Amino acid sequence: MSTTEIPNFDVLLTKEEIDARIKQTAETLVPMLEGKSWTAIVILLGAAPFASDLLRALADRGIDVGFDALWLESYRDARESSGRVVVRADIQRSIAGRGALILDDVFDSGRTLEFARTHLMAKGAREVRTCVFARKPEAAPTGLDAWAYDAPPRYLVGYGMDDAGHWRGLSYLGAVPE
Ligand SMILES: O=P(O)(O)OC[C@H]1O[C@H](OP(=O)(O)OP(=O)(O)O)[C@H](O)[C@@H]1O
Ligand SMILES: Nc1nc2[nH]cnc2c(=O)[nH]1
Repeated sequence: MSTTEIPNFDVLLTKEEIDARIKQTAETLVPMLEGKSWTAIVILLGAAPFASDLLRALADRGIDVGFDALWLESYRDARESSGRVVVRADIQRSIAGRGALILDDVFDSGRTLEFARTHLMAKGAREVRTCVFARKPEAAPTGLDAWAYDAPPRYLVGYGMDDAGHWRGLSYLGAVPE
C-alpha cells in the first residue's frame, strides 16, 4: 500500500455541496433532454466522476441516455493548455442521428469542448449540447448549455481533476494554494 500526504488545498466545494449542485444541474437538463435520443459523451479522463454522478441523477429523474467516452488531452501534466487538443481514444458507438451531450469536468479556455463539438458533429450527431461541472471565469460564456459551478480563476483539483496526475480521487473540489 502506498500513501501520500494530501497538500493543503483550499476547499471550494464539499462533497455535500457537489452532490446538491449535481442534482440542480440534472434538473436543468431534464427539459432539454426529454423526448429525444441522446448519448452522454464523457471527456476523459477528468470528467469520469462528474459523468457518473450526473447520469445517476438523470436516471433518478426518468432520463435514460446512452453513454460513450472521448479521450481528449491538451494539458497532460501541465497547468497551462498546450494549445493543441489530441484524441487519445475515440467514441466506440455511432453518434449519427443522435444528440450528443458532452460532459466535461472543467471549462477553461473552451478549446477542449469546441474540439469535441466539431468532432461529434463531423461524425453525424443530430445536435450537440454541453455541460460541465466547473466553469472558469476566463471562459467565453457562449457555447455552454449547463454548468454546476462558477469557479474562481484558480487551478482546480479533486472530483476528477488532477495536478500532474494526482488528486483526481478527492471527494471535494479544491484549489491549489496561490
Ligand atoms: O477548456 P480547456 O482550456 O480546453 O480545458 C479543459 C480541459 O482540461 C482538462 O483536460 P486535460 O487535457 O488536462 O486532460 P484530463 O481530463 O485527462 O485531465 C479538463 O479535463 C478539460 O477537458
Ligand atoms: N485539473 C485541472 N485541469 C484543468 N484544465 C483546465 N483548467 C483546469 C483546472 O483548473 N484544473
